[in-house]
Amino acid sequence: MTSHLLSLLLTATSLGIILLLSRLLWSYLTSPIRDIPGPFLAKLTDLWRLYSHWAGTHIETQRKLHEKYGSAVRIGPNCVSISDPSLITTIYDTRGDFVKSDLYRVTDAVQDGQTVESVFSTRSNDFHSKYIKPIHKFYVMNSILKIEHFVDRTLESLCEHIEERFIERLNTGKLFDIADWIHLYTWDVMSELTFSKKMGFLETGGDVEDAIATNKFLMRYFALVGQVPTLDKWLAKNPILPFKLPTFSGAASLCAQRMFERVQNPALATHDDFLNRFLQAKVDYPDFVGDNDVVAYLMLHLLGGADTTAIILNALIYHLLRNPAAHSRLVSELTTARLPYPAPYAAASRLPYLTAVISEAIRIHPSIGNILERVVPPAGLELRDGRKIAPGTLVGVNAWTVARSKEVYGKDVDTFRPERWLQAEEEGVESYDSRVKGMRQAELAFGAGRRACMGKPFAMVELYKVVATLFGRFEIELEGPKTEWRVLKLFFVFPSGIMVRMRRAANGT
Ligand code: HEM
Repeated sequence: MTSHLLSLLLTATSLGIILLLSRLLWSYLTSPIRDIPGPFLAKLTDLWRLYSHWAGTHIETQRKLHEKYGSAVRIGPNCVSISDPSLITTIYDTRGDFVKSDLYRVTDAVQDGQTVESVFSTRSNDFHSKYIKPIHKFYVMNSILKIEHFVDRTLESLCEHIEERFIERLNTGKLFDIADWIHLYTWDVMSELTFSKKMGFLETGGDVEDAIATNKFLMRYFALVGQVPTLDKWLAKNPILPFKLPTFSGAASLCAQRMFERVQNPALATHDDFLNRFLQAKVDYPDFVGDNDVVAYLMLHLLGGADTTAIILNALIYHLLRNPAAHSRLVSELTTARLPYPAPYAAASRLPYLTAVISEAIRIHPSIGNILERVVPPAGLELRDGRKIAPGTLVGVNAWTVARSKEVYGKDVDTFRPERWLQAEEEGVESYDSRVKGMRQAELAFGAGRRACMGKPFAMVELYKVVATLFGRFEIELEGPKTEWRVLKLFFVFPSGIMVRMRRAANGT
């Protein structure tokens, strides 16, 4: 009896495997994108790219594949990675013809049994237009500059903590990982601007309420499960899963809790913070902005703004410290500028070398390491060489790939060289302008087109202020000239292990 059952089971399993393999082979042979080259396994199953994200090799793998196969590479049975910068404005156009793919569904939260989309995750242009309208005005530069003094407050606190813990008295010359402190700072800034309350990352000198650790987990989850989004239904969005994953819904609960506290006690707002602004959006647009939407706005703001800015800041610090010539050129520009500290954005953003350093950091180390996936619309996508990508195919560009385009940035794409953003001595104005225009057009670190980053003005304000303040006020040196950092490649590409010693600069006030 048992052996009969066993043989039945074996036959059923073998049949299942044969059916699965036949299905894979059939879709391989009949795929409308079968002429797009790529690794054999990638053409058969999305598990191939899931594995490369799991191993953290997706960025290098995609780069190497583009070197081998050209500007279009098949990285999944229905997914093509594009590295041609001239297609950025097509795939990420301002009309939103190429809608976001199901990858983004993974970041939807579930609140009271309901799926909550956000302006980041939605696949619908109508939803996006509708829900962005009530909040767009809060993210424009004029509005951000009105709250610059709150950034000052947290930046001042970062400097004080660094001085107390690593510079003054017994702590003089103490070695520390500046990446950790930048990370704590960006989380405190975002919590202060969002909830009028620093969550106390700098004060504690570590994570608070597991926010940073949870976001890292979410970025790993998003990077992996996003490659096979149906898995999300069986994992994070599975109500009967016997164990709890720290999901996007967990972050949503924290934001919901803060929102209800505020509704009960409006005096908790010490300034016109983002929670107040989002609650006002609910008053202004009562027909469609409800509590769940305020939570979605809050989540996006908090989860999208802290890690991303910390990543660029840390990449900038590391690369600058590894490049003594660029480092001393920046310090000398700051010394001459004699800015007050914390540095005001208006003055810092006028400094040409600082601007070049920031542009180069954004180029060499974009915060996001995945392709930004979109769905090819009914009209299809035509490549530069005339090949066509069929409607319904998932396509996308990885900011890391285009930022290393030799055609656009020159041969030394792997070198941190801020000078590439400045006019060379022998270069005429016209050719400089057209070179910079080309470099700007190939930038994808903040996304592009209709779904580009809304928080870019705020991120830029922070980048200018923090870099000018730290490098103007302190002397910073790496533990050793060849100190290597660590880089954790998830959906975000997190640097760590930037071991430095700091001193007050002779003229830093
Ligand atoms: C250096 C810092 C930052 C980087 C590199 C960055 C990058 C990005 C990218 C690449 C996207 C588009 C993603 C896609 O197409 O899939 C995006 C979207 C978004 N980001 Fe940022 N971001 C940064 C900072 C911020 C900040 C500080 C905020 C909030 C204050 C923010 C809010 C948003 C929002 C709301 C969206 C969704 C926009 C939409 O779909 O309409 N970001 N960001």
